[in-house]
Amino acid sequence: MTKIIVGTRRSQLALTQSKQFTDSLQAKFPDLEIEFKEIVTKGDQIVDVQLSKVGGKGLFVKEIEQALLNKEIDIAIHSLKDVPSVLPEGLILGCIPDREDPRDAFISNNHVKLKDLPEGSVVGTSSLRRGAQLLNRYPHLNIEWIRGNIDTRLKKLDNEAYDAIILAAAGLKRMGWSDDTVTEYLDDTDMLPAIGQGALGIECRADNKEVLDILQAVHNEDVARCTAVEREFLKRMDGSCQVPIAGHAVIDKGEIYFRGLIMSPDGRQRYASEIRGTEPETIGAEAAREMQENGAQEIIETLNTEGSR
Ligand SMILES: NCc1[nH]cc(CCC(=O)O)c1CC(=O)O
Repeated sequence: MTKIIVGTRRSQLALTQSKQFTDSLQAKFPDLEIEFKEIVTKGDQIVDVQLSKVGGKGLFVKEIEQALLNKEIDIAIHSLKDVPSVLPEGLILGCIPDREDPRDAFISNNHVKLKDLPEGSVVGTSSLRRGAQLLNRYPHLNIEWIRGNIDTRLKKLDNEAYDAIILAAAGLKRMGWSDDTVTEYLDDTDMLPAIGQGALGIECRADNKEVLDILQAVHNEDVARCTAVEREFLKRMDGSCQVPIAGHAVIDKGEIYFRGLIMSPDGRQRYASEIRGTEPETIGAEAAREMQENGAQEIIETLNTEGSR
């Protein structure tokens, strides 16, 4: 194989992380020619609506997957958290590279910590998951929806439309913006991350042996196992975008340790699960089963019917 065509979104973050990934590939294969193809997705076009209201999974990936199926590109580089838990027939995640920081980053005016925000402070977030977890622990805060690329959101904070915002640490770190910006990083007990947050998913055609061989050189099996647990949990919970769902797996003492969370959007109902094990699919499925037994399914069913109205 002499040349590989790479599909990516054209946001600043997508281009930056794609370049960082292909640089790591180029380091292993100095003679490989790498060509980029930028693809605009539906999620990039709709910028004024809360994403969970737009509905449909894979808003940031569908057009790129179509380009893979059409053989216009050889690999697609996605933020794993944007990739639905079920892939189209014929496509697979050929490689999961090293994971960036999976945590959420809290950024406030005057660097006030989250726990010190006064009553009525306005926190901007784009995600039901962050909103629900905030309201559960800090019911005195006001959540307002914010959208746009990272720099747009940071500007909205500067303009003081919000007292604080929460963004994925990974995006800020990849852009090199984290040091002078972040007030504090929220750990798993403060704010459990989104499924796949901080990881990239490199998607390709399942039968493209040449590409799969190349991708092996930059694959991280530990990250692949952890994100497989998270994605199995997501799949089993049948999380539509209407459901606040979180999950994070780490390797701990040679085992996988997973925490999952399902909440109502107002943060009042909260179902959590913690599981250890060695087999990713089993852990994800077990966490989902435990939560369903405890009643989490009720939240999902309510939200799914409301969502279709
Ligand atoms: N929701 C959009 C999105 N998809 C991926 C990232 C960057 C972080 C990552 O790669 O997990 C972001 C931005 C954010 O949530 O702040």
